[in-house]
Amino acid sequence: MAEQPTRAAPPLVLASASPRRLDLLAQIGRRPDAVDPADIDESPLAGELPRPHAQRLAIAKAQAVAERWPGAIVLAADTVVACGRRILPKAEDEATARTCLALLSGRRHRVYGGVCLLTPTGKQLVRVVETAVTFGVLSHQHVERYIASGEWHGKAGGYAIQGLAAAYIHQIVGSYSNVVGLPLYETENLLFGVGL
Ligand SMILES: Cc1cn([C@H]2C[C@H](O)[C@@H](COP(=O)(O)OP(=O)(O)OP(=O)(O)O)O2)c(=O)[nH]c1=O
Repeated sequence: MAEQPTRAAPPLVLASASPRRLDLLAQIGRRPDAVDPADIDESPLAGELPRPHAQRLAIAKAQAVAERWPGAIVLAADTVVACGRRILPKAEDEATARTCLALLSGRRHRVYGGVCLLTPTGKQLVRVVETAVTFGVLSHQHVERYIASGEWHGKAGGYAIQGLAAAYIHQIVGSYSNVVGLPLYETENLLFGVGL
């Protein structure tokens, strides 16, 4: 019997500017063929809740990049830190980071990770993963030390669990990688599901 020609899998494009997402993919042995960040407006819509916000942005990032890569599989994600219904901002300055830390201190909050995979045939696969994170009460010294570290910069909710902030986190329930930026179990399932 004639051998079937093996068809090459479509290239995988990671639609992200986050070095964390690239590192997380590498951790599970996945190397995208290209990295092409999406440049979209990430502000929440009026009254938008955290979970639909994470889902909408993951889809929007994937769609924006897919337009530039016909024939590729595009992976995008979005991480949203939420205190109840309130979406915390990405901390770009000290004042914002301080506000976030004050809100998180001694409380449980949720991290929603939206993941979207778009295939060349137009299939859109989406997951939103939820992780509960509880901070201990932050002393004035801890807040000052953390602000001085600069680790909050560019992070949703003003902290990064993969760094110093781990010392202040009392409990996490759910996916750790989701908090860092990409839920690896769900991402692997999506990639495997489309034949990668
Ligand atoms: C809560 C938390 C967030 N983060 C980071 C992950 C994301 O980079 C960032 C959330 O912002 P995102 O908008 O999800 O991602 P991004 O703008 O950095 O990258 P892109 O949109 O191009 O993919 O916060 C951590 O690194 N550790 C944490 O513990």
